[in-house]
Amino acid sequence: MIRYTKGHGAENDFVIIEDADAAFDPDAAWVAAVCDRRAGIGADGLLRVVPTKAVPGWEADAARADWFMDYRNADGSIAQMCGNGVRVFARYLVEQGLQKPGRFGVGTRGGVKSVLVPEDGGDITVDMGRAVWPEGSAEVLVDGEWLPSVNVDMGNPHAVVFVSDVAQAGPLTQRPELRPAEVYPEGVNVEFVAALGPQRIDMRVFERGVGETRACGTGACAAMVAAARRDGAVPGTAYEVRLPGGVLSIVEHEDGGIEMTGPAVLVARGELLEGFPATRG
Ligand SMILES: N[C@@H](CCC[C@H](N)C(=O)O)C(=O)O
Repeated sequence: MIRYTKGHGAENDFVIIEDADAAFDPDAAWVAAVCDRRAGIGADGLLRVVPTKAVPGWEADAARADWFMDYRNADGSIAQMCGNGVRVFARYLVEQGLQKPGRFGVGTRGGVKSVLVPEDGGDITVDMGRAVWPEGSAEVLVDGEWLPSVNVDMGNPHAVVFVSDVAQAGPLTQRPELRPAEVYPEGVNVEFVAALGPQRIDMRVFERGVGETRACGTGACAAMVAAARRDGAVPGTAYEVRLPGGVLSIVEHEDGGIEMTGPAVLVARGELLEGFPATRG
């Protein structure tokens, strides 16, 4: 029997499955079935909680992080990092007594992330590392017009496009069109960003492997650093990133390190019935 917990960070939602024995390796179809909002639990992604020492290729990180966030997108694809997911993951570890509140490391495919979980259950801060600015330029089709995008790598790839109003992105029921496609051989998350005022930006996102989500933590960091460069902001300036599902506070320090603070909430626990996923009703 498989037990799960459901949680979200700014309404970017996840099914969490603890796998202390590292005995469970779901394939893409299984993950997609769990994340299906009609035939499954429903989520933007899955977080498998597994000891870092048991994850092939990441064993060395066990010295800095007891637990590894094995993140999967809703379509079953694997991504390097998930900023909202890592806060929800940290909340889970503390609520389950697997970590004490305070500062600790979480293993991810984007490297170990240091998280700070306050005792009082308040917002969680994550050291997201530095942004990388890949070579090459691209354009995104927005409301019939090709607009330049800024490429930012936060462990996973992002294309940030500035618009005057995030409504310009339209219904976002389909992946936005990008050119040239070769710039993103592994796909990309696309952020639509509009200035709201000094150090305040609005953002919508179309996530690789998911679709439009209510928030994206790595995307919010990419949007923040792109906006800060555009604004000529001095290092250490905090930005408020407003998303459909909530608000994230993000700061880029002098050394380039980015810190993100935001909510992480666990909402339900349950178990999948024997035989899930059923192929017929
Ligand atoms: N929602 C996440 C990002 C999840 C991964 C992304 N869809 C990708 O494929 O890179 C976040 O909060 O950062």
